[in-house]
Amino acid sequence: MDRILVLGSGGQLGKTIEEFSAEHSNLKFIFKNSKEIDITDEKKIIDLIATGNFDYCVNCAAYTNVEQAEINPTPAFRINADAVKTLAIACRSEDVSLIQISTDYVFDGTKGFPYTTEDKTNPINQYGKSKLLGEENIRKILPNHFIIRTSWLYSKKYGHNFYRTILKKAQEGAELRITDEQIGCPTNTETLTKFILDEVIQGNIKYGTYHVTDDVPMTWYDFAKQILKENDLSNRVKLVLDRNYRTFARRPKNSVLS
Ligand SMILES: NC(=O)C1=CN([C@@H]2O[C@H](COP(=O)(O)OP(=O)(O)OC[C@H]3O[C@@H](n4cnc5c(N)ncnc54)[C@H](OP(=O)(O)O)[C@@H]3O)[C@@H](O)[C@H]2O)C=CC1
Ligand SMILES: Cc1cn([C@H]2C[C@H](O)[C@@H](COP(=O)(O)OP(=O)(O)O[C@H]3O[C@@H](C)C(=O)[C@@H](O)[C@H]3O)O2)c(=O)[nH]c1=O
Repeated sequence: MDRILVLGSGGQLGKTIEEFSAEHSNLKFIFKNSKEIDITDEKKIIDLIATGNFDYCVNCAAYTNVEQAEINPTPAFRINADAVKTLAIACRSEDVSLIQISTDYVFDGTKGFPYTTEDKTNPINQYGKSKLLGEENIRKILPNHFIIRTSWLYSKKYGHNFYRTILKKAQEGAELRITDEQIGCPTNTETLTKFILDEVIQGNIKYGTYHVTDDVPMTWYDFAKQILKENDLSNRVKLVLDRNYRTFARRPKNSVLS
């Protein structure tokens, strides 16, 4: 029975994997949230991987606050790049396959049409830079890896994400001011979870880099409109297109992945 370690299991993706793991009685899952294992604790990571007899490690742990990373990049680099390097070293020693999640924000968004896994990366914010360094660390150290880039990840049930933020604001009756300055593909954590559990861990695909999204490009404004519609709130909430929505971090204009 394959043993699968899931790190960062308290986040939206980790919780979705935990929910779906119940459908896979042929696999043994070991979930560790940030309180149980801090992935920047080198010794604990090395000990855990050395003693766990794992076949796969799914790293859902990450620093995901794009705005805060721009103000202070240090924790983002520690978690998204340095800790990932340690994880790759530990996985190499124990012959564990590492499944790392990465992001559309490794691209600069200027290509104008969907990015393939062959395209040149060029992140324009600190979060994207830290995630790209994480990818590069893995490629240098550990051949047995799956790097899965996704975009605009959301869960309707768990965690902090655009879907839940917009829904909460709408339910509170707030006016929504949303930008249409970026295009990307919102991706439900359930889609990514199914790819990880049904394709990667079932051994259907080779090691390498993959792009996984829900494949419907839109702006954040379109996405907000869709969220309101799905929740029967379109007629009750004022949705305003805001081309001057201010953020610290630059974001890629068009980061659609193919
Ligand atoms: N959210 C998105 O839109 C996208 C996310 N991704 C990537 O997908 C992956 C999953 O992201 P998602 O589930 O959305 O992220 P979340 O922010 O929902 O979850 C990340 C989890 O990582 C944990 N974590 C943070 N620092 C550490 C640490 N030092 N040690 C252990 N755990 C830690 C957090 O715990 P705590 O809350 O306690 O800090 C949190 O539970 C990440 O790699 C992310 O970069 C890719 C594209 C889009
Ligand atoms: C909440 C809000 C955001 N926005 C804008 C800000 C920004 O340009 C865009 C999205 O805002 P957010 O802060 O929710 O999303 P952001 O942090 O940019 O989301 C990113 O997260 C990381 C982790 C990823 O890897 C990316 O794929 C992507 O999902 O919408 C509005 O225009 N109005 C609003 O009310």
